[in-house]
Amino acid sequence: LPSQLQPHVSRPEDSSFLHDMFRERSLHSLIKVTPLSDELQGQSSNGEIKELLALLSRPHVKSLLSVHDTVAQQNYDPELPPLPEDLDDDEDSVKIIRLVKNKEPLGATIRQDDHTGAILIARIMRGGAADRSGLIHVGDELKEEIIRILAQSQGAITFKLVPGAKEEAPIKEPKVFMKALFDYSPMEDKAIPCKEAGLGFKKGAILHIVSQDDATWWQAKDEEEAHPRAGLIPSKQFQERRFALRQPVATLPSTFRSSTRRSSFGFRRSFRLSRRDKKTNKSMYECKKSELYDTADVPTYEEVAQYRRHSGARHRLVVLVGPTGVGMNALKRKLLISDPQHFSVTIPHTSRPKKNQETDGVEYHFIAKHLFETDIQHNKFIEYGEFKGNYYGTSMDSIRSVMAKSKVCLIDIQPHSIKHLRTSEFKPFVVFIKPPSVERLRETRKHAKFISGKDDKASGRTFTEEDFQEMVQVAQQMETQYGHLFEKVIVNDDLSAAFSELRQALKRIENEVHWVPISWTHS
Ligand SMILES: Nc1ncnc2c1ncn2[C@@H]1O[C@H](COP(=O)(O)OP(=O)(O)OP(=O)(O)O)[C@@H](O)[C@H]1O
Repeated sequence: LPSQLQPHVSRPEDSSFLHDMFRERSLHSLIKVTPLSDELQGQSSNGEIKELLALLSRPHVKSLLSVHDTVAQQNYDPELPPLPEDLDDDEDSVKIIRLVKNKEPLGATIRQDDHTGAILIARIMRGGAADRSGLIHVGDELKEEIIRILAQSQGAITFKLVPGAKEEAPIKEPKVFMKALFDYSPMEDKAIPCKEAGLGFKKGAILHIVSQDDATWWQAKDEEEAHPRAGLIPSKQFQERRFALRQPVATLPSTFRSSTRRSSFGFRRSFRLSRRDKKTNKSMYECKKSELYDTADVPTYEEVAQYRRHSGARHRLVVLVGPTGVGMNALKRKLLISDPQHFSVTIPHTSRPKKNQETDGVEYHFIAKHLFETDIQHNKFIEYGEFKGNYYGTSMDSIRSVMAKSKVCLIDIQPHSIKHLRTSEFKPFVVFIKPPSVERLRETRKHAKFISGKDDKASGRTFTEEDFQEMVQVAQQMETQYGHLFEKVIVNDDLSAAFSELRQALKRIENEVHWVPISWTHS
């Protein structure tokens, strides 16, 4: 071979280099691999040669050799069809993109430029086909009537793009997680730029927000899906804005808790307060601030982070809410009996005189009326009310003192008070106790006493049909207005089943990783 190259190699050092190279043994072995097996065929009597032949004829060795040859010959470039003939040579930068497309959408939305009329890539869905290709960027202009072709075709598609002014820097996926506080269906959303690119979700879903670049449409993945792909969701600002423009939602009327008829027996569950003063028909409940629906709290998204309680750390406060008579006391009682060392309830305050058999700090904290009023002014109570001229209330400090004993504190409050407890100190786990259907209430509560407290046995009576209707209706209203604050909903149909569901849920939040508002994890 060197002699054959002689006419082309003039310098002696080139000639000696080639000579040395072609004498290299490794090169010889490489060249000889294939002819070797042909040579060996003739000498197959020798055992070692037979074994070598068998090895060389194995499919995977053959494949390896074939791959080697393909790579050596640089034979791996795909065969592209000829470039489109109408390519404008004057256009200095046109990208010819060839994508092999499967059933998955391209993962890009387009828009028309208001001035030029050009079709531009509006956004690239994170993790979608276009994003993974790394070839298409926001602002790129589509040069052909490609949209229809893209939507309809599968397999290899070739099209032209004029690159946008600036190429996007590679983006790191932000680790932002939001809990959805409303149900969303892109198919019913008239504003979404592309329904197919939308991501539907239910209240309570945990969404991984992968892009907030666009002020109106975020991109998110549903963390609970097996193969989450980014989809468009309305941004927090946008959702709040359009929510504000809508008709105000039906809010719970301040009279929802009882009728005047109810007032004669409507004793408060936790501290046996009348829900409504029968003379003034005024609600017996006050909370620290206005109980009117706070329009600033438009339920959109809440940023969350994963949280696990360290052993020895304080327990989350367990808050039960629900319509009167649904069974919150019954459930609390069952929890207390099931593990009195673990669960506890608060001791209410009252300004009424202590009875003989009572002990201060056991049934109630007995305090003077003027001191009670001072405490009200200092926002010491999560809820308080007046009954027969005496105050009754649950103080924040009474919750703190239970939590400080490393016990799980159980309270039941009106839903409008929840927001005052939503702090990193209390980390409330809000459970909505929901009544079953009226039919099931009729069956299960046949012999139940509506008012079941020990203080007011005399006022105990069985449920009426009207009580059931109201319980279901109030529950519906509570869910509509405050549903975004409920972390768990338990239907109290069969009491033991509801109890074990509650017990399970409490075990989970005590021991397992779960999502809480991100601000609760910073302290
Ligand atoms: N699943 C159930 N099946 C049958 N009876 C039930 C069930 N749950 C609760 N009850 C009964 O219903 C009555 C009212 O329950 P409970 O006192 O626990 O209600 P509550 O939600 O605490 O109401 P309130 O706010 O008026 O105190 C009680 O007699 C209780 O035993």
